[in-house]
Amino acid sequence: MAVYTEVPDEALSQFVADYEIGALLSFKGIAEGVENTNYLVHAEAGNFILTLYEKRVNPADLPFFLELMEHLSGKGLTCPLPVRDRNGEALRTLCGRPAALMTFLDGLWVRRPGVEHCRALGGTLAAMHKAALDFPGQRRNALSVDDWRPIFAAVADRADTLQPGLAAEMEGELRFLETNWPKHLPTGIIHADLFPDNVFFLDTRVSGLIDFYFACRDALAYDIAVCLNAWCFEPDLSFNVTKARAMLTAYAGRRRLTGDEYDALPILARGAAMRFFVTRLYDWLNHPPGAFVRPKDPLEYARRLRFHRVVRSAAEYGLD
Ligand SMILES: Nc1ncnc2c1ncn2[C@@H]1O[C@H](COP(=O)(O)OP(=O)(O)O)[C@@H](O)[C@H]1O
Ligand SMILES: N[C@@H](CCOP(=O)(O)O)C(=O)O
Repeated sequence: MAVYTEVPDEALSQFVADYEIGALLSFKGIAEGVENTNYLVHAEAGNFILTLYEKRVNPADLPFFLELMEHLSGKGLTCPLPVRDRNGEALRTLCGRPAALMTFLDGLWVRRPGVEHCRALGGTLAAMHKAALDFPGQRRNALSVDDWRPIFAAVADRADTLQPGLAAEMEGELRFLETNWPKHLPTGIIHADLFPDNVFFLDTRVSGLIDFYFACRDALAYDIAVCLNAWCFEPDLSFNVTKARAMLTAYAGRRRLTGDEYDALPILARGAAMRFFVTRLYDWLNHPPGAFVRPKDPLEYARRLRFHRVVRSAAEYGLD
């Protein structure tokens, strides 16, 4: 579970007293999530999420993330809205960690997304891209093509313990991606981690997006590629073109893809698979025994990558 920092009752009561949300009624740690500590806070004014940012988040990036959520929320996109304390501060410190209180979103994430979920996601992704067009914040993607190799290099000598030949295969793959990565696609603010666990639904309607802590400025179509990987493969890792078609068509209905974006989708999808492969591989091989967060399987992303490697055009993803 993802409660890395235990907050004592007294510290939490004092923290909550600085907000205009009434008295603290109860709170509990949230088991889901990987990166940060999250508590569900029940106060007189309702439910809130308290996040303590752990080691992987650069504190210097936090104003970007919080301002982005405020911006998107102001544009009508449902995402957590940072709550300001009586001094107007959204970003504070609790138990020695940067911390922020957020509005609570209704809805549940879907373990087995269907075609209609993928369609709804595609439309919402395009809406998010458009809503962020005039967001002025800057943050480079710290997990883009040039960042994958150092992460891989740190564990490459043990990669073959997962699968013989994996290190050489991914070394060649990195070389291909580094040489051929598209550089002039339309850019904007991307979520960069829009997996099913970061999208809440009420029935098949998206009720909110969470976890903007990888958001950055990068190619908009790369965000689509992340979603193709995360939403359009079945548990047996076969590709579901019906889900992909629904997602891509809904996206393109709200934000038209350029010809270059269309042509680049296969390599972007291959790169997006590499991005999650390398971070998962690193976590898998550096997982402290007994740690409570279970590492995610890197080989799932090696298999997705192999699928994209033989895709010749976006038409194979169901796009006309
Ligand atoms: N604003 C919110 N409203 C409702 N639940 C939330 C909210 N933010 C986080 N959660 C809950 O906390 C869990 C973990 O949040 P997440 O941001 O994904 O953590 P991490 O960054 O550690 O991966 C989510 O799956 C969800 O259950
Ligand atoms: N989505 C990433 C891991 C990041 O986890 P999250 O809970 O912050 O979305 C992966 O699947 O590797």
